[in-house]
Amino acid sequence: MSNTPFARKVIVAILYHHDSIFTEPFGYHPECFLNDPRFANDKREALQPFHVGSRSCLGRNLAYIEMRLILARLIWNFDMKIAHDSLDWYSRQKMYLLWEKGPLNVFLTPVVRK
Ligand code: HEM
Repeated sequence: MSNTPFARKVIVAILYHHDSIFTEPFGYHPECFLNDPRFANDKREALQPFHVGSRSCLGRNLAYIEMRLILARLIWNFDMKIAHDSLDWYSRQKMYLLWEKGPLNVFLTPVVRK
């Protein structure tokens, strides 16, 4: 069970929301990646958005190139200002998990009644 895709997602969700791993784990604090002393004790290596190991993301390098390109073009071409109705966007997020059920094999033996 501990290495099923479902179990990996649950473990990751718990890790990311544990205050022994991240200071203020339910807040949005991009500054924690910018040497802000408040987040000095964060265990940033725990953040693995592409997962690790043999089933980790095959598209990781492509994803990084795409994200850099899209972000660079957005910042170069537009001035951005968040809309008022989206100020609490983060706190209104919902997270769903999938439950992958394995096969349930059953033998059916006809009942012989006399
Ligand atoms: C920000 C972008 C992306 C993130 C955060 C991401 C994240 C992930 C994660 C967490 C997994 C593992 C899921 C698990 O353990 O069950 C995964 C698997 C995978 N990803 Fe991505 N991914 C991204 C983009 C991409 C792109 C652009 C591609 C391909 C063009 C891609 C292809 C794959 C494939 C093929 C797998 C399955 C690997 C396997 O099962 O062996 N991903 N991804």
